[in-house]
Amino acid sequence: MSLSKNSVPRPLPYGWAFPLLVAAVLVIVPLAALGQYDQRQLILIGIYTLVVSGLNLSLGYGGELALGQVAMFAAGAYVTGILAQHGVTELTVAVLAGMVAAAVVGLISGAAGLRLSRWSLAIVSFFLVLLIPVVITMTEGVTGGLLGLSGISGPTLLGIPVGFTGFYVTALMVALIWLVLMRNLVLSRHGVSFRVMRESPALASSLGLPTYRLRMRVYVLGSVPAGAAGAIYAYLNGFISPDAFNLNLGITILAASVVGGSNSIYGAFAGAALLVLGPLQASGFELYSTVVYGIFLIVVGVLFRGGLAELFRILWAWVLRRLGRSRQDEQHDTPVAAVGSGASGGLRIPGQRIRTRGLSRSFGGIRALDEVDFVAEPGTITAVIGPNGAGKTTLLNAISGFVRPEAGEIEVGDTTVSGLSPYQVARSGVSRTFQTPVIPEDMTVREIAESGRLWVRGPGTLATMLRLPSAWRIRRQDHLAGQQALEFAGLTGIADRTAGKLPLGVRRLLEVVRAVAAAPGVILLDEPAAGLDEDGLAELSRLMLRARDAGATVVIVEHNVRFVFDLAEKICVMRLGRMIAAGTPEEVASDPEVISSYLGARASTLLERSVPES
Ligand SMILES: Nc1ncnc2c1ncn2[C@@H]1O[C@H](COP(=O)(O)OP(=O)(O)OP(=O)(O)O)[C@@H](O)[C@H]1O
Repeated sequence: MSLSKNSVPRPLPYGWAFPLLVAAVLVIVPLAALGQYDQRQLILIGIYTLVVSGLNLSLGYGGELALGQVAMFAAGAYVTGILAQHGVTELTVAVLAGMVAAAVVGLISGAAGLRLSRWSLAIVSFFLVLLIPVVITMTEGVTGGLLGLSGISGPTLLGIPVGFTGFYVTALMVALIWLVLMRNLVLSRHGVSFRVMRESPALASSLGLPTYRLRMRVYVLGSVPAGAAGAIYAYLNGFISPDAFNLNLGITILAASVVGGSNSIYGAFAGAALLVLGPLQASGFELYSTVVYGIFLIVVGVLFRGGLAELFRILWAWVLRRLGRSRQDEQHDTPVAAVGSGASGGLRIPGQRIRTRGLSRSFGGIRALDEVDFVAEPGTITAVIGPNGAGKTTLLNAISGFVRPEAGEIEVGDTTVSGLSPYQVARSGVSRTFQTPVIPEDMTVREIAESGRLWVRGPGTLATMLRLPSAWRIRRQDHLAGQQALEFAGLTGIADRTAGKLPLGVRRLLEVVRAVAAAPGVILLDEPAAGLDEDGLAELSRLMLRARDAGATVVIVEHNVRFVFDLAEKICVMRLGRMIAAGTPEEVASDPEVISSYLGARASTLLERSVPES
């Protein structure tokens, strides 16, 4: 199994140097070189960078179809306007109040939109934008209604009146500080959990993440910068009315996000710059904006899905390669056949016994589980086999909380987990893989290994954004655990490769590595051998034997009976939802019911073992 050479370039080596350079160029140089009109344009770019980056966070990183950024923007602007009307002109207060107002709008609309499918948030947030003029009209006494709110001027900063230059510096600093905070967030384990969630809510749950709370967090966080942007906008314009917060602006912001690169931090700036220097310049653009942006979205969607940020990354990687500085190149040629050479490195996994009693579950008229008793012990590999539709996957789903049994009990160690949701079961020490590997394509092998530890309680969002010591501590621990799991599997040589480009066999192994990194008591593997060639099977069995030797309780559902008989100490056979046999390979291979209903003539050949070295 060798790796192809067309791997995606490594992300930019984000460091402090890049944001600082941008800060210097954007804030200081224009002060000396540009007139007030151009500086005003730059403030507008800063404002829309905030709005678009919030959308990047929720849509690009979190996968939430949050179309209501304009409503959060309006909330920030109106709170600022109302405060100014009441004599509160302090900019810091306005920005903070704008952020809180946007977060409240996010919480309320999120509570309504995030309960159901992803589309329900899109619909709720879309209507949120349509509701803006309605709400403003209804609250005419405070908001000025359709005529708008004027006289928002003379802001102060820490009690001192700020002139245009002071306002310019403050506005751009707010945008830059937010970009740095957002960068800290998306590069942290929070960012990894958002991307895992975007890839698959089921995967997120299986890694111990509560999906509703996670979706709410990314959506509300994405709202917050739009509120700050609204506050700055209100002071820049001195006047706000519902006309400024219409659906066209919503579409324009969405297009700016996609064109800049939704899945990026600095792409928001590129998108915002295009928006301000292009469409918002032209009066009369409103009329055609939907058509123009529709075409834009199609072109970007077809030609370069990562937007301008992706183009920039490719260019940057090319420059680094020319300079001979790309580690990616070194990894191109690292064969994955190194898997077998990993050392268990003293990794210990405290296994837990898993036991089900009388587990039953029906789907319509089909009895998928019929009073199933099942036991798997620590430090052993237990296989579940049986014909298609026997109930094997349903058993794994029931143990891991994805399917609720109608009757029966499930114990992990001494804890009863029946009735718990998947993320709670994961937190009690059960890791699982899926029939089709679920590997977020844009994550590196290292990030995927580290994501196994997401169930471990980490620092809060604010501590992460501010990179407090607690965030560093957990980052180091995640890194060590990920590294150990990669060494365990012999995958350190490709640690910085992007997972999406890896062959199926390596992705399957990576799923097992992710499960191992979680150091769970129980590892459930759903058809891990499907589609693997001989080399892949050998690597997989070595990895499983190492996990077993490290102490884990390994349970495998598998159709490849040859593989199972070579590997497992205990084999359970299911048929039509019932457990028809359980015992050693020898016992199962000589069971008349198993032979007649499943194994047939091959039963006699299955006991000639060819177990690889662990
Ligand atoms: N969510 C569901 N809704 C309806 N029927 C289901 C559902 N999940 C499983 N079933 C049914 O339950 C039975 C057992 O399915 P299950 O996937 O557990 O079998 P399996 O032994 O894993 O089969 P395979 O080896 O083909 O994956 C099948 O008849 C299947 O169609």
